Amino acid sequence: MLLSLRDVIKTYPASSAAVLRGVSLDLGRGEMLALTGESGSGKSTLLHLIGGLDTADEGVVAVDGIDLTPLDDAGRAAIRRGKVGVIFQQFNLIPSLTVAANIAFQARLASRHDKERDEGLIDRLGLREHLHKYPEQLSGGQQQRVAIARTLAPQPDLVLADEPTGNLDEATADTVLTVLQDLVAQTGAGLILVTHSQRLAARLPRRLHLQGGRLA
Ligand SMILES: Nc1ncnc2c1ncn2[C@@H]1O[C@H](COP(=O)(O)OP(=O)(O)OP(=O)(O)O)[C@@H](O)[C@H]1O
Repeated sequence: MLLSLRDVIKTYPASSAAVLRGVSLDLGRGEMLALTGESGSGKSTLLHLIGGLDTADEGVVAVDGIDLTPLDDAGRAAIRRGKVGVIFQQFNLIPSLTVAANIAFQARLASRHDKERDEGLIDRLGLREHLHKYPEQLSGGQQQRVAIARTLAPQPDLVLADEPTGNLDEATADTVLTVLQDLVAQTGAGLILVTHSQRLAARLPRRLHLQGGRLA
């Protein structure tokens, strides 16, 4: 199983109530899942645990059969670098690097850089004419396409997208999600898309809702 969560519990030190109160989930390769839930329901928290950016208090978070919970920061970072790619609402591009350098950045860090794969992503995402520009010279939709290329360049097994189209207008959001879905489908990776939009969630084959700290 690509991703396996078992009875995951997470409480933040500052708060008394648990945000996640026993979350279990299996996701296979090639599966695409939309995750919805009200603001504050814990969607980002769950993605952070899956991406190894934070740890669960109890339960199992296993990526490709490796439980992240007992690992230290370096161990979790090593797993994330190779297997898990994250796309954020805010794009998080590096302002001092060109589009081309942004796209190659994470793949180089993970020693998984492949020029041919970059070229394919650049063409598929319509970024060729922008390669030598800097992020601030691009529109929001263009910046998010760069962020998608950067995340997919190392060919992750699991792609986590946290409101990736939240800053885009409806038409641009639709286009960006279509390209993301096509590209993920081509690589056979798994996808978890967090979204507030029922319209976008409906486009994915599997949907789960986070409420009261549990998935339904
Ligand atoms: N680092 C933190 N320290 C303390 N509390 C936190 C932290 N991060 C999140 N929380 C709290 O945990 C709860 C869940 O937050 P989270 O960001 O996971 O929700 P969300 O469903 O992603 O919300 P949104 O849709 O608004 O992005 C919220 O009550 C939030 O205030």
